[in-house]
Amino acid sequence: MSDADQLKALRVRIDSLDEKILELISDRARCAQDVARVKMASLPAGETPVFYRPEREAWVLKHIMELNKGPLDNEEVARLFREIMSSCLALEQPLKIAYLGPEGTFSQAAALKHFGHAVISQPMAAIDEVFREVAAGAVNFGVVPVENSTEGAVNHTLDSFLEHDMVICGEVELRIHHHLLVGETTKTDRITRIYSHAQSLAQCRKWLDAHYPNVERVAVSSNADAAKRVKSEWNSAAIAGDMAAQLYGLSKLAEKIEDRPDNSTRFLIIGNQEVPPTGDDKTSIIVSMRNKPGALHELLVPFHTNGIDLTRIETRPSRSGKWTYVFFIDFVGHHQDPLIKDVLEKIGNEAVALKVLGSYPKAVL
Ligand SMILES: O=C(O)C(=O)C[C@]1(C(=O)O)C=C[C@@H](O)C=C1
Repeated sequence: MSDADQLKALRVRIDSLDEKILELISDRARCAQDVARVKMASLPAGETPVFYRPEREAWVLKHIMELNKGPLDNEEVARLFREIMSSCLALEQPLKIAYLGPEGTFSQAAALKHFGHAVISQPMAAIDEVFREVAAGAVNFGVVPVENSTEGAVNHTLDSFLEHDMVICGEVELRIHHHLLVGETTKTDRITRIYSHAQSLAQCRKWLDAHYPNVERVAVSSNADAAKRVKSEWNSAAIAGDMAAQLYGLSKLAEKIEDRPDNSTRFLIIGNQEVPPTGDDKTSIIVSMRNKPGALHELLVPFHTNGIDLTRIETRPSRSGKWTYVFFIDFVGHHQDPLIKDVLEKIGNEAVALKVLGSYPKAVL
C-alpha cells in the first residue's frame, strides 16, 4: 500500500472510532441526566439537590488512571475525562465559579483545571470578594490561592477564613510557569519597567537580577493586569503565564523564568457543601490556643501520638487580641474518620477555639 493509501485507511478508522466515542459520550451524558432526575426525585419539595459531587469525581478520575494502559499518560487521560464529566455536570446544573481575576490569572487556570471548561467562571477583584460571592450564594464555589512552593502562604486567603464561614470542598495544585511577555510595539532593547504581581516578581527574583538588574520592577494587582498594561506601553514588559499571554496577544521574550523549576501554587475550592470521605482525604482546621508556654506542643501531641500526617501548619495574628495567634493546620484524613474525630475532640478540649474548615479529596490532577 502506498503512504497515501495507508493514511486514507487510518483516517477511515479514526472516523469510525470517533463515531463510537461520540455514541458512548452521548450515552454517558444521558446517564448524567438520569442521575439528576434521581437526585431531584429523592428530595423533599423545595430543597435543592447537590449535583456536584467532588468525592465521586475524584473516584472516577482515579479509576480511569488505574485502568489506563497508555499510550496516553495518566494525566492526559484524566484531563480528557475531567472535561467529559464537566460537560455532563453542566447538563445537570451549570456551575458558577468565582476566582481571583481578572481573566487570564493562574486562579482562573486552577478553576478550569479543577472543574473543567463547562463552568461559568466569574472574575473577582480581590480574594475577599471571592469569599463574599460564595457566602452570598451568588456563585456555587470559589477558587482561591492558599500557598506557593517558593513564596509560602497567601495571607489574604488565610485571613478571609477568619472572617467568613466557609467550607473547603477541594484542592488543586497548579505548576506555575512564568514568562517575560512583550507586546507588538515593545522595543525589546529599551525595556525600563517590568510589571507583575508581587508574588510572581518574587518567584523570578534571581532571573530578574541576572537579566534585568537595572529595570524597575512594578508590583500590580495581578499578572493578567500586568499583561494588559504592556499592550499600550512600548518600553515595558510583563511577567505572567500562558493564559494571560494568549488573552492579551503578547509574545514570549523569555520562557519559564521562575527561579525554581518545581514552582507550584495550591488553590482551595470554597463553598457551602460538606464532602463525604473518599479514603484519600485531607482536612483543614483553624485552632487558637491559650497564650501559655508549650501551647503549640500541646496542640501537636495528639497528631503525633495517633500517627496523623500533618501536611502544613501556618500561624496568623488572631485579630481578636494583640499578640494572640491562630494556627491553620492541614492533615491527612477526614473529620468523620473515628481516629480523626478522637484527635479533634482532644484538641478541642485544650483549645480556646477549634473550627473544622472542611475535609476534601486530595488533589487528583
Ligand atoms: O455521580 C453523580 O452524582 C453525577 O452527577 C455524575 C457525574 C459524572 O459525570 O460522572 C457528574 C457530576 C458529579 O460531580 C459527579 C459525577
